[in-house]
Amino acid sequence: MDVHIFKTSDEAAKYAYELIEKGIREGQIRTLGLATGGTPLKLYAYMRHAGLDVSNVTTVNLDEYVGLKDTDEHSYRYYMEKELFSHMNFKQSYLPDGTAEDLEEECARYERILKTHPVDLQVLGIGKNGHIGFNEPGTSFDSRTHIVELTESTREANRRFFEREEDVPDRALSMGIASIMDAKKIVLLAFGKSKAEAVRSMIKGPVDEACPASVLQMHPNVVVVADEDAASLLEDAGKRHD
Ligand SMILES: N[C@@H]1[C@@H](O)[C@H](O)[C@@H](COP(=O)(O)O)O[C@@H]1O
Repeated sequence: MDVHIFKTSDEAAKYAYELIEKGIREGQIRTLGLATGGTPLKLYAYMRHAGLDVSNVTTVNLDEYVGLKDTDEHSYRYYMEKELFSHMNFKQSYLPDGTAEDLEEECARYERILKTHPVDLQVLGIGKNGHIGFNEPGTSFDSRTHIVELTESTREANRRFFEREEDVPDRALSMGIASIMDAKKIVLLAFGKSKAEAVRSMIKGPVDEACPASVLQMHPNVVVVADEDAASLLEDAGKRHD
């Protein structure tokens, strides 16, 4: 893994933005994989202010809550429209549909979309427990898009986006670990002290389903972009940009 460490999350997000901008400008990124959560917000701010022409670029998102409509401000579709899609001219943008009547069929449909649009670059965040997408610890490394029962720790971590605890959905649809590993390149962003342990396990720990992100050690083209806090347990690993 190619690890880059920056003093601030803002500098880190700018670095990730520059990688993506170059890939789009040079035509290497035809399908861009996107993530949600707090971490990519600065990256998306850089992207929407840059006036990039993305009319040839398709996007696919990692995951979506079950049961929330597009118009629900807590849905990932709503988040993506607000942060990115309404500001940019992407060719088309896909997310799993968490309101589909047949969720199993929706997962199969999403896998067909991923087959038609192989991901050139996937943006990832990381959960405190090492999850990627919504693939919780214990998820098979062979998993494809599937229905996920969210753990209490993930529901708690996402609680801040909802008014009441009982409003946090308990299920989601998520690209599986094998689906994520199909991406040609992966850029994982990690900011803040609360991610330091997960980042350490991802990079230094054993490749084990107990830490879903550790699978990335097996991927040939991963760039980890972290701030100093998230990288604080890495000791000498990584290139520092001071
Ligand atoms: N499904 C998302 C992930 O895609 C995200 O990477 C992670 C970290 O979120 P945050 O960036 O807000 O810390 O949590 C959520 O559960």
